[in-house]
Amino acid sequence: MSDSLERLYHAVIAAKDLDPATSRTARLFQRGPAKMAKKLAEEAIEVVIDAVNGDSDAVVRESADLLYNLSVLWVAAGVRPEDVWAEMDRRERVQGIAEKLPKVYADKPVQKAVADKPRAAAKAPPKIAAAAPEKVARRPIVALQGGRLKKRR
Ligand SMILES: N=c1c2ncn([C@@H]3O[C@H](COP(=O)(O)OP(=O)(O)OP(=O)(O)O)[C@@H](O)[C@H]3O)c2ncn1[C@@H]1O[C@H](COP(=O)(O)O)[C@@H](O)[C@H]1O
Repeated sequence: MSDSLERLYHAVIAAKDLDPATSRTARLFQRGPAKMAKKLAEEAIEVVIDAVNGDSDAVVRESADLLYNLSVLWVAAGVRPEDVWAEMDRRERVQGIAEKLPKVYADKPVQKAVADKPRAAAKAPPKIAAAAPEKVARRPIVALQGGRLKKRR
């Protein structure tokens, strides 16, 4: 999936300066971040509606539109796909550690497992080493160029 999304991301970069009369992407960049955000939100709602209606074919189509509009917004916001993959990998590593709770308690409701856990045998959960601050330097928040997002009337 990430390959397709990365190809789309680069296609959006290639299209953003084309003629808005023939390129939807160029038209979105011409109309600015508020329009991009509105389209992304619209597509998200269309995915939700089709999912609630059980129309999985429509969910597929609208999901592709959603990912396209998300790619447009990423480009406008200066976000790269690899930044998002890195964040997802980081979460997987952290949650992965969190999921490695002692198996012996895995099949019991949490309250019972805690009550049954012999105090002495309780092993402190693995500490998630806090990575050195420079390693987790957050990317600066990049505001979308252009004016503030306007509420839909
Ligand atoms: N992947 C897409 C892509 N997905 C969806 N869309 C457009 O996004 C629209 C989303 O559906 P909507 O019904 O919400 O849009 P609409 O109602 O027609 O438009 P509005 O009237 O709401 O503005 C679709 O109609 C498509 O025109 C896309 N437009 C372009 N791409 C790719 O983006 C790249 C650049 O293409 P151009 O923008 O055409 O230069 C190419 O690789 C394209 O394949």
